[in-house]
Amino acid sequence: MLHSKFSPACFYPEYHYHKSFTTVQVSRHITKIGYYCSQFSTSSLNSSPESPIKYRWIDGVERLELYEPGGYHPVLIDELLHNRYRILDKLGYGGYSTIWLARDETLKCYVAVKIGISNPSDSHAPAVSHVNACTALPSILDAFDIHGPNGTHTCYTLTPAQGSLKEASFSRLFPTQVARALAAKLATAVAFVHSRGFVHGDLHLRNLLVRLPSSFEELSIKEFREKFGEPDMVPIARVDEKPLTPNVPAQAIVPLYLGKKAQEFTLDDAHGLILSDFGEAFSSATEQRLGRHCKIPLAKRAPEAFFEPDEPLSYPSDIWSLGAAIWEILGMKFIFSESESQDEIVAEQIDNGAIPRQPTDDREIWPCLENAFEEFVQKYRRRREAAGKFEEKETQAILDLMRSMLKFRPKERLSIDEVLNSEWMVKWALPQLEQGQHAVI
Ligand SMILES: Nc1ncnc2c1ncn2[C@@H]1O[C@H](COP(=O)(O)OP(=O)(O)OP(=O)(O)O)[C@@H](O)[C@H]1O
Repeated sequence: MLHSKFSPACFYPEYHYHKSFTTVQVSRHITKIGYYCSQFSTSSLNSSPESPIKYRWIDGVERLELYEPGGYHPVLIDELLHNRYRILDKLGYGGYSTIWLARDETLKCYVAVKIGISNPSDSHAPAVSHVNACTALPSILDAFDIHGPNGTHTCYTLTPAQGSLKEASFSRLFPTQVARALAAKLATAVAFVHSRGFVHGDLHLRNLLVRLPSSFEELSIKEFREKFGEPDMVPIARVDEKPLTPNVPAQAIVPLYLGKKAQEFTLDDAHGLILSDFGEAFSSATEQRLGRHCKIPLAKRAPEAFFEPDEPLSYPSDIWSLGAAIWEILGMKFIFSESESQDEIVAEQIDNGAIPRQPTDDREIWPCLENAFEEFVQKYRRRREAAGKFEEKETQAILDLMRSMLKFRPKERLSIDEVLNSEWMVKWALPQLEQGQHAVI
């Protein structure tokens, strides 16, 4: 059964738009990017022995089988939620929620509404803790419940963001300065979370959002429609061709990406990074999260999550994910191949040096860290001159940091303070983040 992790975020800090963002790209490239929904199986939520209803496949939208009791709420464009939030378009979805752009008719501003699956039996919610402001964490503006054919859904409103770094970086590279600043901003956000006693537990590029420019807020609804178009709707049909039940909407909506492409990112965008989705976060001191409960996609999981499934996870697993996320920010490609089996992923971790063992069989060998950086990061950067590449000294510092973050044994990994004090952070990444600081409010 699916455990809902949709629950109040652990953090309620404030954050603000920054001033100097210029262009906003209009693109629905979600179908090419392909959201992963690896947390849930292809089966429905219902424990009913009857086979679940199947729908015709629609590229780039949430799993339609989850429109059933316990699952997603069928949302209509133009629907008014909580007597206040007018739905304009869809921004995204995850295994536990759909996220919508709405107009707050009371405050006359745009909001993102996160509508959770309805799963009343949920007992997996993380502890809620109030912590101080950090500019890189999302703020929850409002919370309410809605009732529908699939049950009661908890909803939160958040400041809408451009989209995730994953969407921005699809087949593209961040300029080196931006990549450094993004890595530094992310590390400071993780340091903040760890300093408050929390493990994020779900660190990857899809959970890294970027603030929208203040100019977005100035758009009237008419201007918004002119700029971004009407929602991209695709009729839903059942495989058995029977009529739809009220549990599922008549139309699926392909999410709208409000953001820029990676190569268009500026240092100001890097300052606008938001570490989002605290649904898996837990307090390391008071809660136990075992390796087997890790929801991060297999290829991105720290090795202890599958080698020691009965041991509690802690800060080091965030450090592993942070190392992998920084690598992906620098090179656009995840450090390990993403669609392999667990054995193949472990083999890659061995080959690149995370696990200290020499391969003995005749299987294909994954390159060591140096070669992987050359092959998967620098080569592409050289091909796209505008993106810039990393010089030798910096490359060495990056690789040293990666090696110390991607240590096989969790205890041997750097702490987040050590990450922030590493040579690469101190000499290259943090100074780059500071450059552009003046432009952010
Ligand atoms: N405030 C926001 N503004 C714009 N888009 C957002 C916002 N929050 C979330 N999204 C989009 O929705 C996607 C899913 O959001 P989120 O990860 O919070 O959902 P979830 O159900 O908790 O997902 P998961 O299954 O990944 O844990 C994000 O990757 C992003 O593209």
